Amino acid sequence: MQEKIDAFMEEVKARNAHEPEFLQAVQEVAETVLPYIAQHEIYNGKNILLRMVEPERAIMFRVSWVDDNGEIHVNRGYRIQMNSAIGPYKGGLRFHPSVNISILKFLAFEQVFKNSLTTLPMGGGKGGSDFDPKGKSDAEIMRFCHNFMSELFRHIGSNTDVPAGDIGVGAREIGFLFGMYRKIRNEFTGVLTGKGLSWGGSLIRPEATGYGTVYFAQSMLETKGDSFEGKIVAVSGAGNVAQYATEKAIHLGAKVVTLSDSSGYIYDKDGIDADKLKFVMHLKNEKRGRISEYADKYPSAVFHEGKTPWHEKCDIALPCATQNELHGDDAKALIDNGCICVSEGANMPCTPEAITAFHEAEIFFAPGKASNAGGVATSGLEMTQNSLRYYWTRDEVDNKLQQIMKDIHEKCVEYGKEENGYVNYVKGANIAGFVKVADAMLAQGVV
Ligand SMILES: NC(=O)C1=CN([C@@H]2O[C@H](COP(=O)(O)OP(=O)(O)OC[C@H]3O[C@@H](n4cnc5c(N)ncnc54)[C@H](OP(=O)(O)O)[C@@H]3O)[C@@H](O)[C@H]2O)C=CC1
Ligand SMILES: O=C(O)CCC(=O)C(=O)O
Repeated sequence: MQEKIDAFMEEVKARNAHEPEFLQAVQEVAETVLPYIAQHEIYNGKNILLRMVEPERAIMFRVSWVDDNGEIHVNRGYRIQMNSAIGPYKGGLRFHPSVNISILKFLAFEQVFKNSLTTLPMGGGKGGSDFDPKGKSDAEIMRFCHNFMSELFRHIGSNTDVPAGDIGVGAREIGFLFGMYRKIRNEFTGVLTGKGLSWGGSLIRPEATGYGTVYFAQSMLETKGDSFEGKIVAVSGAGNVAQYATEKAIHLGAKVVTLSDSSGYIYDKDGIDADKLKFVMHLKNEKRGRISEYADKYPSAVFHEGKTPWHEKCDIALPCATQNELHGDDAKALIDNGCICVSEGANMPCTPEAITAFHEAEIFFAPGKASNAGGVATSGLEMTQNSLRYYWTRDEVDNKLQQIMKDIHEKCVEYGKEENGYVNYVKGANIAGFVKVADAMLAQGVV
């Protein structure tokens, strides 16, 4: 089997040289899905995975915009439309200087499996720009978003491709993007998710990715009769996902001791309570400041510059910042310090070496395509409400989210349980996500 996997990866590498993140994501899927294909006659000999690693469409465009001093800037915009076999392309937009084809293709590829796992009819896509929102005024952000949408609008639509937020794209950016789409198209549709509540948004969408990551961890812990109650939790990031993962972990009785951003992390020995979290939300979502300011305000906290939180003692780790932020040595430190559960809030935050270490230690490990699927699932619920021209209550959406996360957990157990009873959630998520998309592709023929 290993020879087949190596040959497959050689072919993918030849076509996608210089795309390390994309190759990393494909390798993980190939290792778990190709053996499954070999054992199942209906998928054999159809080159399904080879078809799935090729985007149906990749769009790249110029975004020119003018800053507050009248200077003209040029950025690159992208949309990767990866797979639409089970529904319109769906996935976020990322604005960050590191954005390139490799990063967006890995995100779009993972999105295909994630969206399939949600049980909702959504294909996979991802997009964004190398634009850096840090330090920009609201007016500059607006001009950039408007110019970005002045090209993207011709490639998306509520039945074609429905973007949402990701790193650097939150409620403010979605508002500006939606405004320009509505004006150019002269139509009010659910073409983006993560919208404001008064113009088509869904309750719980802002909370959904972070809450879902914790719900998934809760399901894993429940298999051993355990829970969040009294646990020490390390969270990375301080953005949308990290904030609401922290909020839900606190609700469930845990003590969250860390948060981070790209400049370092804070450790609060007394834990981050609801009031301190409110401070973080204001700091990050409105003031757009740095996490180090938390340690200036709260004497119980220390700021560690340029470091990640994984060498602190914790029971549960929730990486919620970005890809490849938790390495093999971090995983070993977590395991040595007694960590029993890692649930990815970010996309691919753990390196392959870290994942191998978690599997060897047989601790709970949930890959982002399963554990952070609550965000896109609730986007799917926002699309449903838009189609119905109706709004569900907070409890209605939260109950649906909780049920979806439980169902994803069950699917991962179904396909990921090893002979000794240990659940390999990576294998489970990859195979369960693959089966639904592959069946649709087979039914639709070679297109
Ligand atoms: N928003 C959503 O609904 C979903 C998000 N995700 C994933 O969750 C992760 C976080 O997204 P989200 O919270 O929305 O984004 P935000 O922009 O709200 O927050 C991102 C956080 O991660 C930090 N970060 C970003 N890049 C780096 C880096 N290179 N090194 C260290 N820290 C970094 C940021 O710090 P700084 O401000 O210093 O850059 C910030 O604290 C991403 O991997 C995203 O793909 C997954 C599913 C859905
Ligand atoms: O809500 C969405 O459509 C996108 C969420 C997303 O980008 C992700 O799941 O990584």
